[in-house]
Amino acid sequence: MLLSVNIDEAGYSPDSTVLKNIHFSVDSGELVGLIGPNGAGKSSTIKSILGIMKNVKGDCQASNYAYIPERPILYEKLTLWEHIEFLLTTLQTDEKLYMTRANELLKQFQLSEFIHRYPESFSKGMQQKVMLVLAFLRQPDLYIVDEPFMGLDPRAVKRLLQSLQSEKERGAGILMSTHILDTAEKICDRFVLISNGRLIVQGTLDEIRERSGIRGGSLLDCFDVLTEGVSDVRK
Ligand SMILES: Nc1ncnc2c1ncn2[C@@H]1O[C@H](COP(=O)(O)OP(=O)(O)OP(=O)(O)O)[C@@H](O)[C@H]1O
Repeated sequence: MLLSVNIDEAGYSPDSTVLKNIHFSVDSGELVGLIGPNGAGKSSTIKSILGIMKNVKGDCQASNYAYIPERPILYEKLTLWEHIEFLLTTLQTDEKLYMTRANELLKQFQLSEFIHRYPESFSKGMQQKVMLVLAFLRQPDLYIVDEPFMGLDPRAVKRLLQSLQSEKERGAGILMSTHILDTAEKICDRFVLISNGRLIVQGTLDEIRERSGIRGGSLLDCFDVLTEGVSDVRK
């Protein structure tokens, strides 16, 4: 198991709960979609996994991971290529192979011509692509990806989906939060549905359809049925 999430309760302060009883795992070679409407608790779940949520009752175990945040985080004073060189200094890897892979990824994500520029001056989509390139270069056991589709053009989305697929085939596990349900439905092996800070259901699309009683329904249809009347954990 690459990720084991056991959150009994979590909140931004000791007296406010935003998550309750969130328990799930991610195995090698699987892409798990963390799904839920705005404010459901997806980012809070990810923060709990990353250890940056202060008030967590429970325990999350993650193997060597790359985190791709919703908003790109880049170094102001480094060019794109310097980001790549800097990452290399933190890894024990074959430099030649690494540089070859870096150039391939930069080409795939249409960034080759910008390597000597500062990502700070890039568009949001380009910055997001830099984050993806840096994560895929590392080839970690686990990817934790927060809302990756925002701001990406269709070609970049396609490249992202291809890269996720090949990383899965390599044996990586992926936890991906999104509310782009039609894409999630196509690519995720399993889903964890969160609403109002609670885990509503988890399983494959077929299992979720069965639980919601909508045969052949879309993830959105199932989600609507399953989240109806769920009380809020916040107090
Ligand atoms: N920094 C914070 N301080 C206090 N409360 C927060 C903070 N960030 C989020 N919350 C609250 O935690 C709850 C869950 O929010 P969270 O950001 O985890 O939702 P989300 O599912 O990621 O939503 P979205 O899809 O809009 O990104 C919300 O009630 C939100 O108001």
